[in-house]
Amino acid sequence: MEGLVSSQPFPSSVIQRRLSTVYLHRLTRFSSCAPLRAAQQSGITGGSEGVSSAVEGKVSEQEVGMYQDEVVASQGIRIRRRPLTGPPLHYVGPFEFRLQNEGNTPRNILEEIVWHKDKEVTQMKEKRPLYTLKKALENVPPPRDFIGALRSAHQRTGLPGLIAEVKKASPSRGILREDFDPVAIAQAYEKGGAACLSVLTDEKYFKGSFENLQSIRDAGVECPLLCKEFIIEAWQIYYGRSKGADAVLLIASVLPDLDIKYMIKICKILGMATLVEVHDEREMDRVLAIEGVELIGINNRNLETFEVDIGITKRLLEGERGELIRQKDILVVGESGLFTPEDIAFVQEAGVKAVLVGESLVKQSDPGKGISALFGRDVSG
Ligand SMILES: O=C(O)c1ccccc1NCC(=O)[C@H](O)[C@H](O)COP(=O)(O)O
Repeated sequence: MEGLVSSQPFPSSVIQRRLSTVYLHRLTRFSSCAPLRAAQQSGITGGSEGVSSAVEGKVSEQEVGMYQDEVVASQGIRIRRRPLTGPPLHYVGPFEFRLQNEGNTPRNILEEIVWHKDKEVTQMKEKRPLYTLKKALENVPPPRDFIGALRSAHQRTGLPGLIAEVKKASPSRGILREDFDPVAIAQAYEKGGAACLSVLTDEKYFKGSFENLQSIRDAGVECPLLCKEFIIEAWQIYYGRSKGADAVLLIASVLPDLDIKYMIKICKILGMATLVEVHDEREMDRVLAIEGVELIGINNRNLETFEVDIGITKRLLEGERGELIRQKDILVVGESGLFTPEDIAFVQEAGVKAVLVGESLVKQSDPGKGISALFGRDVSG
């Protein structure tokens, strides 16, 4: 039972054994850190170009001495990767009950999604081990230039380059569109002047799929595609690429710095772009300190509470942060809650050169025409 402690005193030899076990446990937990685990699984360990050697060189001594959870906490990450404890079992006659407690109950929707993703990815990996994905990549057309497409759309129109989202549903809004044809929506977005597309692949919470991603690519849509997924393991990046993704989303409130660094390296090896998403100053500062970040998304939606405030984009681009972003030539994407030409003008004034828009476009009877309404003019051609 929870909170029950034995009052039995331990002889010193037993205490010694228990301490060793704790120490081993610490090491095991640290080595279960996603980059190291995935590097082992993907076989890209060693060699001067190897990812693990790049990662190893960057792990600070301070981090090595910490629990993975401590590293995560030191970076202000509140989302736990998986439940802390298995729920305690209680039996009443033949029935088995599991009691909920703080450790095994998600604190918010983002944490619930991440816990579900952890189980889902474990099952998916069993069916498609990394070596089969790598083999499949040999037959996938090379990735398209996601960031280049956004920059050239911005130069061509003088407006932020558009990443239009193929989004059927969301936890905050429910079903956005009943007659959902992902390929027709993607084609309408492309015709309407979208520079890139974002395709939600999560099934349980967004009613998306990797099949949607692949069908859009196979239908001949030329816009580069963002795999809009909750990435927690490198395996998902390879899987997204095998389905035609040109870019992936990395969420700073979910991933520790070390995972972000490692995943950026994987993406570079695969020729893919990474959209690293932040929502507050602390996340922005963490991400600005990571080498190789070229594209940052500021999500105006708090993924823990669903609150949307487009003022977040302005706040995070003010002062020294905005200056550093310009110096580093990082392209910033304003994400979520954008509905009108005034909203677009507001985030452009704040400093974004691209926007990511879902709801306000996907709900239009012609999502392509919705783009002209959103920007206040025709941005196609
Ligand atoms: O949209 C949600 O309800 C949501 C909930 C939990 C995690 C992520 C969520 N959305 C992902 C996104 O940020 C948006 O799909 C994207 O930025 C487009 O937003 P919008 O234009 O407001 O549909």
